[in-house]
Amino acid sequence: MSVLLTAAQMRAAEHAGMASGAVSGAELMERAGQGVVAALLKTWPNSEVAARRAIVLCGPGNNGGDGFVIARLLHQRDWQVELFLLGDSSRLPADARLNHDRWNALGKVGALPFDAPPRLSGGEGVVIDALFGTGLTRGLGAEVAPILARFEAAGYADWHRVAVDLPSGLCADSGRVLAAGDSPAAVFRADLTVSFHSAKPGHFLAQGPEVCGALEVVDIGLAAASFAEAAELVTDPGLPLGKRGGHKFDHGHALILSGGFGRTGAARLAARAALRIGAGLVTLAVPGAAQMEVAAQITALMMRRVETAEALAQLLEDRRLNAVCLGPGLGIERARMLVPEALRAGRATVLDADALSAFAGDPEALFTALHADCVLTPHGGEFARLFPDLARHLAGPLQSGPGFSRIDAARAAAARAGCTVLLKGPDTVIAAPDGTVCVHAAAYGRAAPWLATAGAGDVLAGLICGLLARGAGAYQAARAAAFLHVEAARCIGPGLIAEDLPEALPAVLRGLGA
Ligand SMILES: NC(=O)C1=CN([C@@H]2O[C@H](COP(=O)(O)OP(=O)(O)OC[C@H]3O[C@@H](n4cnc5c(N)ncnc54)[C@H](OP(=O)(O)O)[C@@H]3O)[C@@H](O)[C@H]2O)[C@@H](O)CC1
Ligand SMILES: Nc1ncnc2c1ncn2[C@@H]1O[C@H](COP(=O)(O)OP(=O)(O)O)[C@@H](O)[C@H]1O
Ligand SMILES: [K+]
Repeated sequence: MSVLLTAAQMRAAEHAGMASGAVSGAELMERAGQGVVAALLKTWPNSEVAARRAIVLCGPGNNGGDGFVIARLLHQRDWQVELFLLGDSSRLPADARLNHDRWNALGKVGALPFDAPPRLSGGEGVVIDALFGTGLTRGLGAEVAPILARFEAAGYADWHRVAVDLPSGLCADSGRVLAAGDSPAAVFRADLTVSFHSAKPGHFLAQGPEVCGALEVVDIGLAAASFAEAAELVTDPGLPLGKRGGHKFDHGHALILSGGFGRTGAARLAARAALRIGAGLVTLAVPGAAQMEVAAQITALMMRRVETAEALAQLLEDRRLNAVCLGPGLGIERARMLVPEALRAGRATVLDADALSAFAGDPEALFTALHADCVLTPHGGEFARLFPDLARHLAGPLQSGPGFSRIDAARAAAARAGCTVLLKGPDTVIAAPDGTVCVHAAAYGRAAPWLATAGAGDVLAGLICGLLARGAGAYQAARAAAFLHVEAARCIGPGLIAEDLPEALPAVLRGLGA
């Protein structure tokens, strides 16, 4: 299992490693520098031959210390290296100071900020950002921001840009770029970020993927420390998805509530996803006026007429209907009428879209009715309607680090709601009320920008409902669905529309050996 370590957790892992006597700070720094150089040469094998020139920007802490190691290792490979330090070398922490002195025996230490940008003779090269890493506590101010701006300018277009641990300016915990007063938030925009031991939440959340470029995590010989509160990075479905025989009723019966005439598409998408992910049976509950519309467009799906809360209660007397989904295309009025009844029935329940927005004025009424087998699947707007204080905390400029993150927001929301919350986005976060949390990022090698298309969220709600019907727990169903949703999108690629997602599931499941 991959975990994402916050700045504080990373410091604790480092201290534990050093306190055990297994490794010293200087050894960790040496391995960090070696890791960056190895990743750089792996990414741009030609640069070793063709360019062999680097500008290294070092900061006042241990991130700067890594920079001194990198400068020395590149120099030993006959690279032309220019190094610049922000701050006073006499105030560097011990390991960084040691590596400063080792570098100083080989080359010069220029001062930052510099008056004119350095110009190593001709052509392209590599800029190494070793200004700030996990110790960044505030936005890059007037002293530092212009240094980064120099390398955005013409003349460096052909240069490769490598960030050590994190691009300077990016908050390790939240993936947000820190602001300094009223100045525009400044950040180093990397082509490659090389981090150590474990990825940080900031590499995957918010602006992280956009400013990190590619991400490499290198081993620096720290033992795997276990932090109960650390977020998991989702890289697999986490559930057995195959069917091992049995009758269709052994695989559950999902009930998807549909909206009225002309608004049934969203529920049909969700229903088809629930069926494709393996629910034994799936029924659409439809108001009378929409019956003809739905009947004309379904085959394996079933349909029942549900006009009122009483009709829903009556239908749910059939205990075989073991998972319910409300929200996609449901309509606010119909949601207000049906959600309380569905929750009273106590089935595993997914609430999405209108089923969430219906409670915008009174989220407490929803929280009181929810139970532990529920999953809420808000996008950012729906999240703000139910949890306005948490959404406000996430929005707006971040003035000091470590910053409030989508992990913090989803975790607080799940505790308040008393059920699983899946906060949607390219950086989807899933949290359970006990604080268990995971991040499913459609980023780097798993980017799926084609998912930003109408109806994609309806399919996700249907996937979760189908997995609930099959007997998965709320958190596990949400986690697996987020993974499968992106796998399906990646299977189709550009041109994807929401209808394609359920149809891609057989290939995805086959690929997973289900
Ligand atoms: N953990 C590990 O296992 C390993 C860690 N390693 C490396 O150490 C890095 C962490 O080092 P770190 O803790 O010294 O913090 P770092 O990021 O260098 O910055 C702190 C300095 O910056 C300053 N400062 C902050 N914000 C500022 C601003 N906006 N503008 C100006 N100044 C600002 C801050 O000043 P202060 O806030 O105290 O005033 C302080 O002086 C980590 O990212 C990794 O690269 C590796 O060597 C291998 C093993
Ligand atoms: N750029 C993106 N990369 C990856 N996934 C995305 C992206 N944009 C949206 N998604 C995903 O697509 C789905 C969109 O859901 P939602 O916002 O409810 O849209 P709709 O209501 O149209 O279905 C969510 O699961 C979200 O995580
Ligand atoms: K950095």
